[in-house]
Amino acid sequence: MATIQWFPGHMAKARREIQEQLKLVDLVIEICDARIPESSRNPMMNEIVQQKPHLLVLNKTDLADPKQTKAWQQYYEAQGQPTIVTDAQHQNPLNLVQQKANEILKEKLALRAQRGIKNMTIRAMCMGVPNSGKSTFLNRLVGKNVAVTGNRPGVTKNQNWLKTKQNLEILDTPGILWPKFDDQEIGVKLALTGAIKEGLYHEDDVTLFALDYFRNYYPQVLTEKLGVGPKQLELSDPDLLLALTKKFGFKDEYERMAQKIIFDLRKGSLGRITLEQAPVSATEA
Ligand SMILES: Nc1nc2c(ncn2[C@@H]2O[C@H](COP(=O)(O)OP(=O)(O)OP(=O)(O)O)[C@@H](O)[C@H]2O)c(=O)[nH]1
Repeated sequence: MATIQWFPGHMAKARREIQEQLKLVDLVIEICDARIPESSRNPMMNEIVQQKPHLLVLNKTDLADPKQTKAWQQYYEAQGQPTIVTDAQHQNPLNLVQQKANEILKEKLALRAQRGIKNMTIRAMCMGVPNSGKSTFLNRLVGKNVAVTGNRPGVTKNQNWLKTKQNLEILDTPGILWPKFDDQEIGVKLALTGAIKEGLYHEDDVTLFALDYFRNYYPQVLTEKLGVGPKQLELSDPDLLLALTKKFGFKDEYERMAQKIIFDLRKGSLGRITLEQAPVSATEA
């Protein structure tokens, strides 16, 4: 996981580098975390990508709520943003990407064919915020582990094309973009999913957010996974954390209980949870 600190100079440099890379590709593949689709997208994505065809990937769907993943996909598609869903840890998304890329680039490919150009190779680059799964996704597409360095500030790179088994070639350096860290709640969600380095956030604050979120959207996590009884459900979030601390044998060391909840949430043992709900219009569709 990246440990970059994003300063204005770094952001400007990343943006410049990505804009250079964009000139080389037909398609941008933006990877985000399906558990926090909005919070794991760069705020200036559309501005950075501009007119370049753009495929959005909701990754890590094995950890996300399937209903929400579907609703988010519908929401983005309805906005005209081609979107696929995948779990690059366990699946190879190559066919899905190729199919969608062919659709997105239909006119460009038809034009090439008209001009008698035989080469139908689509050149693409991956980009996304840290921890969204860019390296995992890229390695899956190319079917091997390539050393991915990313365009971290200060790292010089040569452009190399990685071949896939389809008509798709991928730039070997994914673009790393900064997340929307100016909003506190976004920071909390990024921390809960493991996108922020330990020590840079307060585990208890992050856990209190999670308890409140479970209460509102996934009460079964409290009742079934954490064994919270009806009386304890009436407690305030801090008191609930203390009650759970005792229940799990951590005495009054609530930090340990907080760490356990964060750890269990990240590895999926509290169930498949999406930490931001798709807009209602998408869920009703
Ligand atoms: N469960 C699950 N884990 C995933 C998936 N994709 C990636 N991961 C895990 O998420 C973490 C981050 O994945 P990376 O591929 O390193 O992400 P990245 O975007 O390249 O990260 P940076 O190098 O920080 O920019 C790793 O621990 C991966 O194993 C997925 O689809 N499902």
